[in-house]
Amino acid sequence: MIQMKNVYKKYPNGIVALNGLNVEIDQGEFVYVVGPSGAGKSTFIKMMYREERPTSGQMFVDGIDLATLKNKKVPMLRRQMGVVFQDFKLLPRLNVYENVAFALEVIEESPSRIRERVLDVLDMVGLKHKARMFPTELSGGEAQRVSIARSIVNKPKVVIADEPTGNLDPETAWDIMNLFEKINATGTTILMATHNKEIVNTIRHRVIAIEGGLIVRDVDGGDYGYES
Ligand SMILES: Nc1ncnc2c1ncn2[C@@H]1O[C@H](COP(=O)(O)OP(=O)(O)OP(=O)(O)O)[C@@H](O)[C@H]1O
Repeated sequence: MIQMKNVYKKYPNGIVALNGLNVEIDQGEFVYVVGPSGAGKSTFIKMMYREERPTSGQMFVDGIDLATLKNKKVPMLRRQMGVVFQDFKLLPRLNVYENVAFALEVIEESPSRIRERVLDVLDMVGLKHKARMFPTELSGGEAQRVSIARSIVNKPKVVIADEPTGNLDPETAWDIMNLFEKINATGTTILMATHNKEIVNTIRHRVIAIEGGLIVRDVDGGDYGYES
């Protein structure tokens, strides 16, 4: 599903964020990306949805060559993956329903199909009854549920999440993790950068640890491996 070969990333300011990364992730895997602050986790995640581009090296997501993908094809790539952020990134002027529907409207689905699918995913995340509320009226956990609903509405093969529980209280974070588990159980690949030691050590999955732009550990069912 995801392959990286010798991926090297140097930002324009000279910082080398990834220093020759090699990794292979299969369809259906659930992978945590851990490591100290500044290690390169966000850069690694951003490569996946082509927010950043490798300076050198090769990478493929679902057979698409991201290193050479033309900018005009990036929207097509992003339609095939779901992305979830720490700060939700909901559109403030759209209500819950519209935030989720937006992802389908841009690919010109029919109105009845959009309605059915949006209500389905809102039901899955437990927010069908809040479809008409606006982002400012939601709790952090609810806002993250909406952003997860939006990420899966296109039925992507992979969902990429950068610190999705970072802004949530511990109890809400567990609820959000249960949702990711549910999504993974349908065969969707999940790639999640996180600092949440308790979650990684409890809900066991493959753990990739990045330090200094390199993978220093890659263990199935591994633990968090850092103090916090
Ligand atoms: N847009 C950018 N321009 C220049 N340097 C950057 C940029 N983004 C990140 N960096 C640098 O690249 C390195 C890796 O940053 P990255 O955000 O990938 O780390 P991280 O592991 O996600 O950290 P954190 O856990 O604190 O979010 C850091 O030294 C950072 O300062």
